[in-house]
Amino acid sequence: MALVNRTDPFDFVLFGATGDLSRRKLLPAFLRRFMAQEFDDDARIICVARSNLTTEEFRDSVISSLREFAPEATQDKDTLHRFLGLLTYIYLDATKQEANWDGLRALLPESPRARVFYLATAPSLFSVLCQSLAEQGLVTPTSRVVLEKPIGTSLATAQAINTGVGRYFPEESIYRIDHYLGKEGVQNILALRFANPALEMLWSSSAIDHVQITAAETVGVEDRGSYYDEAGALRDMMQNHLLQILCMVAMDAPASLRSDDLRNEKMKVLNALRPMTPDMVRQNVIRGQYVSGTLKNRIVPGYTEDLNTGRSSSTETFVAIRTKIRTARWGNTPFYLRTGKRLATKTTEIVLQFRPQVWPIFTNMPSPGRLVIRIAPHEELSFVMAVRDPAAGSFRVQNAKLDMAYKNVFSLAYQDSYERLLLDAVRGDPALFIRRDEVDASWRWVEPILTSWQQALTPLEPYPAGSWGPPSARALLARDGAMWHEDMLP
Ligand SMILES: NC(=O)C1=CN([C@@H]2O[C@H](COP(=O)(O)OP(=O)(O)OC[C@H]3O[C@@H](n4cnc5c(N)ncnc54)[C@H](OP(=O)(O)O)[C@@H]3O)[C@@H](O)[C@H]2O)C=CC1
Ligand SMILES: O=C1O[C@H](COP(=O)(O)O)[C@@H](O)[C@H](O)[C@H]1O
Repeated sequence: MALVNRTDPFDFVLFGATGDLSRRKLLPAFLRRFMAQEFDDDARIICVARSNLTTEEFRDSVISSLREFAPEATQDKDTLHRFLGLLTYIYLDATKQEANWDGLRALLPESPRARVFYLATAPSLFSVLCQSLAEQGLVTPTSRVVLEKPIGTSLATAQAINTGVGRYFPEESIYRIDHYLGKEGVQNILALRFANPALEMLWSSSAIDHVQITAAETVGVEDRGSYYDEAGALRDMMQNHLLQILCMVAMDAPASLRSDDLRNEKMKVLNALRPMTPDMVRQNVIRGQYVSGTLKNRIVPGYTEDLNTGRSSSTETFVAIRTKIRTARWGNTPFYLRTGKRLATKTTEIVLQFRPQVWPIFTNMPSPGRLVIRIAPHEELSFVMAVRDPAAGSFRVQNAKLDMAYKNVFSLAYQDSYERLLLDAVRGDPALFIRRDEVDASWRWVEPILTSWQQALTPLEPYPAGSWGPPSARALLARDGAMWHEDMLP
């Protein structure tokens, strides 16, 4: 029988408990971990939002969310019932002087138990909530605060949030979520690199021609248009998720898996990213916006129709970037990053393209091979290499793939990365959360791109929904004699 790593007793205070993120991700993640018996018997989840609901009314609404977003976990009525019993609801408007803090305090008696405040609310409430928690005497030595993204929309706004929260919580108690870090495929980068010395020996410019990191989505902006139109793909995905994956791929071996060792190595990568001057932005950054197109045999509307505001928008839904990392390991290897909505398929993957043979002795040379780390829609590792074609009359080589789909080898413990991250926060393990200097360094790198865009130095190129983005994204690689993975054979 699998050994269950149970938590200690905890109080989890979920602000924004009626919101989209809580309904779709957080409460389903909790239910799944509860089903796996990871909770201490004395665990409590206190759900907070503005709506005036009783605990019974809130639990009823949670049942329908769970049925929608974790249907498999709601089959066992007894477990569902016991899980709902852990939830208490309290309404409290964080912007109001007379908010019901006494009610919350009554639910949180003095205790050395782990206390987690999870802020699944708009970032504008982060500082004010932390201030109130501190003034109300609710921040204990065992308290931590979890901040949802986005941490700001620029370096200055990120710093304001971090300073605001930092007045009331020490840095080691601030857990900034990047849900990509909780994904199994992203975690496995560490094992792949640092438990396979043979692979690590190839992991540098001497063997690797270029690296591609893609996070492609088929969905549009859905019902998050008002947030997304202010953010765009650069802020929404690139500044956080893609840069974090880049760090995991490019960093040197940390001294240990302890949080600060990992974060120190990631910081070195962020600091080594070639800074973006306006000229570099013009030459190395592509921005696009989807227009109506065909996706999975269905005609779908363009971005402005999805927004439904009656006006046009200059927000990018696609961004591709060519960059370099100024280190001895990577100096000669371009990194191509791209992300977008309404692209041809849902895929998150990293491609390491190997260099070609220096002196080719075969008459035909296929691709020099590549390692593909697929993170979504399912975890898979594949190694494309050159092999002799046994059927050919002469000595011909061609590409063939070594494949390892996780589902054929392992049963995955987590369906969603929030399951891992929520319980890491409960257990007090910050390794998969972002440290403040990482946020600053990411914004510092991204900001010149935003500034150039404000000066209209980069055109916003339309791309049809269901495509792989604007044609110039392809040209960005063609310039270096490279191509995106979907264009490669086999
Ligand atoms: N939704 C998603 O997929 C993702 C969301 N995020 C981030 O998570 C956070 C929450 O997003 P999302 O769930 O979509 O937002 P929603 O707008 O759906 O929910 C906001 C929540 O905050 C509560 N709230 C709003 N104002 C107050 C207040 N003054 N006092 C107390 N509670 C308040 C709302 O309560 P009530 O409903 O009762 O008014 C609601 O529970 C944001 O920072 C977002 O950027 C990050 C990644 C993905
Ligand atoms: O953070 C975000 O991520 C999602 C994509 O997450 P995934 O786990 O489905 O790859 C994205 O849709 C959203 O816009 C963004 O805010």
